[in-house]
Amino acid sequence: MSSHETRPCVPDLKKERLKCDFNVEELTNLIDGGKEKTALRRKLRSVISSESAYIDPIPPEYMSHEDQFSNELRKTCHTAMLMNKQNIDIKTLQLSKAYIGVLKDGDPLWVHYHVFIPSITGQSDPEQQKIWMEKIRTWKIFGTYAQTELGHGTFLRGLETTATYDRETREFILNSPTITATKWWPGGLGHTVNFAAVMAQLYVGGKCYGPHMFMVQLRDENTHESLPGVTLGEIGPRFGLNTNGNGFLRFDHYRIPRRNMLMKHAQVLEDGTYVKPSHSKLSYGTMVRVRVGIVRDTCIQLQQAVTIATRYSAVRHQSELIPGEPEPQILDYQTQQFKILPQISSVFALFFAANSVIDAYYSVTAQMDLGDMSLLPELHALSSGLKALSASDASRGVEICRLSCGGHGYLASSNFPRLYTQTTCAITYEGENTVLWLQVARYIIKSYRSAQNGNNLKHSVSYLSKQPRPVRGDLSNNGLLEAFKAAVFKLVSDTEGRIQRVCAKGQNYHMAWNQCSLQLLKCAEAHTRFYVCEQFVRKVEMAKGTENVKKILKNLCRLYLTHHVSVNSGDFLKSGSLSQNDIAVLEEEMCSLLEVLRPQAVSIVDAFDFDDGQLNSCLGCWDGDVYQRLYDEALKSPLNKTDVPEAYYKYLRPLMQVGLKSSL
Ligand SMILES: CCCCCCCCCC/C=C\C/C=C/C(=O)SCCNC(=O)CCNC(=O)[C@H](O)C(C)(C)COP(=O)(O)OP(=O)(O)OC[C@H]1O[C@@H](n2cnc3c(N)ncnc32)[C@H](O)[C@@H]1OP(=O)(O)O
Ligand SMILES: Cc1cc2nc3c(=O)[nH]c(=O)nc-3n(C[C@H](O)[C@H](O)[C@H](O)COP(=O)(O)OP(=O)(O)OC[C@H]3O[C@@H](n4cnc5c(N)ncnc54)[C@H](O)[C@@H]3O)c2cc1C
Repeated sequence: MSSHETRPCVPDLKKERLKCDFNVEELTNLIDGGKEKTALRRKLRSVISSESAYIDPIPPEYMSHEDQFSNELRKTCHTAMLMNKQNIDIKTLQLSKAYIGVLKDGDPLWVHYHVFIPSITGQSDPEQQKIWMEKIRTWKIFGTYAQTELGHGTFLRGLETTATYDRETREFILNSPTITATKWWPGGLGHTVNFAAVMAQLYVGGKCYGPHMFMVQLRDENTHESLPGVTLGEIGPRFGLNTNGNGFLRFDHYRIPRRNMLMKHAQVLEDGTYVKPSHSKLSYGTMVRVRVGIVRDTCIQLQQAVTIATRYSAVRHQSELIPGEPEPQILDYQTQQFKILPQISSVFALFFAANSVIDAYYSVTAQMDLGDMSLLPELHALSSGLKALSASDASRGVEICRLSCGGHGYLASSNFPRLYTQTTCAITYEGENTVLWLQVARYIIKSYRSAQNGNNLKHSVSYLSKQPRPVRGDLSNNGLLEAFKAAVFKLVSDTEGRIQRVCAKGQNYHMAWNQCSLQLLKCAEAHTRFYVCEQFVRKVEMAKGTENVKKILKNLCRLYLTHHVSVNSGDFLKSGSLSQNDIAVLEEEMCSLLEVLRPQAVSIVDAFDFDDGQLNSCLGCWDGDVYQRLYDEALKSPLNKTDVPEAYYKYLRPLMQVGLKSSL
């Protein structure tokens, strides 16, 4: 039972928490990765929540663009100082959930910590790392990852910024030859960072060697002024994440030393000799790493959204379920359960998938460090697919949670707008989802063809080696996984067949690929969904702990499987892996799972263990005192400072005084 039960809350939530039939703390430990990690997270959280520096002077929504940025920069710099004082590694803080809620709408140093530093550690040689990491550690260098340009984000071979080697001076000359070559979007680039890892087309002796990374100083280390030959600025308000400091950058024949090219994988020697990397895509390594991290980040954002939606649904009463009886909690409506509970199951699916792709990342990169690149395509496909799936599932999930809260979900004080803009931008950054799905499809089709040519497939695509034959009527977890394999196999073989037919009609392969790309997207998503389902099933089978926690996990896993079979029932029927009757049985099971899980819903989200400051939502507070909080929050609006606003005297009163002249 939950130790939280004793804290005061409204009767509805008290009643929900008393229904809890599992150990909430045990589930919290599982999500944190162990008891010790829970303890560390809470310790970090207590350090954070006792800091008055993190209190916003007024709600940031009411601040100007400039003040919002300055307020968040203040907080992120305070964090660096605080962690230094407390002797805590800032990465430990940021990777635990403890830091959630401190920065409200973006962090001007997020890209520094999570993209720039990994670029330096992953792309530069030991000597370069030693020099730069020391300066990073002592706060002399703050950097960003400057890759995207006005003209190109996706197609990296199309980047226009050039880095031309000058053998005489042993320097690279960076240049932005066109308006579309302007770097555009990098986080913190606007006015925060003084360095950047810049992706530019490498030219040596008139030959282009493609995109490579360069360490470039942009601002003076003392005055912070942009250096001659460098033009910098901020790109203006965005859909969300308005305090990330996204910026633009132009170079005018700007010179940097030869050793500022990141040389772990490729090098340009003093005499201009180009030493190529052991794999042509190694310079894209940072993106692979960040995509892996996004799976975990989006999972945590979805945890926040479901916590808010579930608690609110337990407190909110509306309409009549049985005529004449008191209004029920909206969580009692099956339709409401169908909005929220599958999102809770998604949290766990993404959680297990994130763990497995993080493990895969470390084992493949360790192998790559020993010179074995054979698993890079698998890692690229896996990280691309999971980034795309997690970002779109979480973003859709947050929106469903918002809708489940009716009108109040539309208020900024629900925190849904920010959660939504945070998740939806993950669909775009680090590789736009459609583009990443097509990368996954490329890997699947290539693998399928290889199998057709008699080769054995390994890892995530091994099931494409030969036609899977699921046992009809076996609706166990393993039976459903077999059905999934058969359904994806059919999608892949049909799509590959269609590409061949289009080619046979005289179309070239690339055009045929484009004509089949809707189906290819479906293959990629189905393959990745199967991977997530398989991980969910296997991790739940292996889970240790008390029976009641295992029961919760099993039920959530089963809900996830039945829900995704139901959503994609057409694919299962077409492949013949499930019958209409099977689907009907599974959909009925899904409905009963909603009923089974409903009494535990509040306790499951309690196990995510966010405090009120982190959720930052009037609807999601622990005590459920929703209406008072909504009212108090509304009173903070600057418009409420006066009964009659200035705008009345300026606009409305003159209009009312004139009156309507005609009766048009
Ligand atoms: C409350 C507030 C809290 C704070 C929160 C703050 C949140 C802050 C959020 C800020 C966040 C974000 C930072 C974002 C950063 C960025 O977005 S950085 C920019 C990212 N850009 C991209 O991801 C670009 C996407 N494009 C690409 O990756 C590639 O160009 C693409 C894969 C599309 C194609 O590349 P090409 O060079 O054209 O390659 P292609 O010819 O198609 O393929 C050749 C071959 O190579 C394989 N390949 C491609 N990429 C990789 C790779 N990374 N690793 C391994 N292999 C790769 C490809 O599959 C082909 O293989 P094949 O065997 O020939 O089929
Ligand atoms: C909040 C945020 C933060 C960012 N931070 C950074 C950063 O720190 N550093 C950085 O360098 N960049 C950053 N970016 C840029 C980001 O990486 C790019 O916006 C992203 O990679 C998409 O590229 P694009 O904008 O060129 O979109 P486009 O590629 O122009 O996409 C537009 C449309 O075209 C479609 N499309 C494009 N190519 C294909 C194709 N081959 N097949 C089918 N459809 C296609 C896409 O699916 C999409 O629908 C950030 C972006 C955002 C929104």
